[in-house]
Amino acid sequence: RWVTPLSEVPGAFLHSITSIPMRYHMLRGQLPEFIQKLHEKYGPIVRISPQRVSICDISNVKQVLGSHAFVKAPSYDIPGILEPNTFSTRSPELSIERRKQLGPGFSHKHLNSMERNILKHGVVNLQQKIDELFKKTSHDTDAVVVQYHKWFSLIALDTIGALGFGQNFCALQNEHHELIPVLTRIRIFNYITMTLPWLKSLPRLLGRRLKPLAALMTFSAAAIDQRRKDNGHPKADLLQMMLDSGRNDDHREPLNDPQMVSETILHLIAGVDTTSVAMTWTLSLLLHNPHILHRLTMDIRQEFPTRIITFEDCRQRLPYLSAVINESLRILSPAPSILPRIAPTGGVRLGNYLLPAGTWICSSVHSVHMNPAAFSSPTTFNPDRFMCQNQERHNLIAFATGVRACLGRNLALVEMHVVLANLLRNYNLRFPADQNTNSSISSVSKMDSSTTVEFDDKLRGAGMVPDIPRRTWMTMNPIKPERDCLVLVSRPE
Ligand code: HEM
Repeated sequence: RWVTPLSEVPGAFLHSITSIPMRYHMLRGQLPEFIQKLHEKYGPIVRISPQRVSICDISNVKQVLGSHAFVKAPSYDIPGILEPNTFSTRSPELSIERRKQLGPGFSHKHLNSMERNILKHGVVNLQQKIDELFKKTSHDTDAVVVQYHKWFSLIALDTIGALGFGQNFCALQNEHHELIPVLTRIRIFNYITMTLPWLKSLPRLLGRRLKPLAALMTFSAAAIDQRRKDNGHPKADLLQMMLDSGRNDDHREPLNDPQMVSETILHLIAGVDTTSVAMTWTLSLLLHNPHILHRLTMDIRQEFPTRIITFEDCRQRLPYLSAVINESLRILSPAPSILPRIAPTGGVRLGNYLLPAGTWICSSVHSVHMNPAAFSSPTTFNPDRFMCQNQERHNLIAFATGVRACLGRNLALVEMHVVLANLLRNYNLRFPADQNTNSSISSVSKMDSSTTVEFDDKLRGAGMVPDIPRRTWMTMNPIKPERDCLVLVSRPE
């Protein structure tokens, strides 16, 4: 408590002698909120456990995340049955190599060739599904209620199924897929053992953790084998890109089978939950702020009255959609992680404090986004902040930043843009009349967004964040989506 240079860092006495409060809040799924309260009380650098500090000053965060000198913390280690992958590796050399091998697959150029698949699963199939529901309803009700959190998860799974495994998972069509419970179990076990690492030494628990992972490995190995057999018909997807890596380029090593298995599993774990929950929060924010939903819907319908909207369309002609998505990623970040990195040999000076070698330096995504020095009026949902060329847009770290920033960022953004643009263009969306949300919805929120309404000028541009109960276990999910994530879908007149 007293002899380490860390004793200079502000924070509660209790947190300097034990990590129990931090782990308790991690298990409750409230770590980002817990850390944010500490930053509000103690400032931009705060001690959160004997070994850990959290930072929320954007220049400090960019310094730490910007270089391989600060390696990932041991909490990223994955079970030995799986090869280290792009996300889990703590080795700078392996990270650089893997990003060279896989990075081109996530480039805009490669994503263009994969967009047909994204449009099929996120737009065409969704439209078919909603139209099927319309057919089943009686004629006097021209609207259907959809649990959008579930549907977005199914769409994200189908998309990764197509791009990462070359398969049609039909998850949206069947409203289920065998991988869903497997992925949930892996996510929860990973999170629990990350929070309480000593549990890893309990053989029974380890066995239960490894079983779903082993199932996923078999599934993934089978997909790779199948693609080799289909070799005559190479496809433009992530799986093919992995199989081709290093074939024609002397600067890149080819990936072996265990490495490919680990990377495909990573695509599922890193790509499904994050993207789907990002779409969930964006739609929740829109439904709770009908003046913003109205402005965005009108914008989309005026620009694209008929044909399917592609990502290039969005990039060129729908800047407000991008602003809404960015603001949603800021205010309700899907992965509000703490991105722990280790202070290098010799330590590092951040602000007024010298952090000795070995200190866990955590960059809190949520606290950076709530820092008034990085974003003005940070608790207000205000997409307009991303409509102008100011510094704020460079402070968004929902996909992290620096040398280990999210590799799938472009894919996630393409998916979010095309799904939301086409959904809002094709349908009117609003709260179901009888929805029993626990949120503080004002009468304004319940207005029908499909009609032209004169909005209070004070409300124009800015809005509020729905008070939907949520929990962060790796990703931030609504606790009761069956109650809080319902939308009434109808066809425009
Ligand atoms: C809205 C969706 C997404 C969000 C908010 C998100 C967020 C993040 C964040 C915050 C990190 C840094 C984590 C850390 O250092 O602890 C990360 C890393 C990563 N993400 Fe994403 N992600 C998203 C979608 C995806 C998708 C679709 C994929 C791939 C299919 C993906 C693949 C990765 C990989 C491979 C890394 C590790 C990069 C490295 O360490 O070099 N992500 N993501």
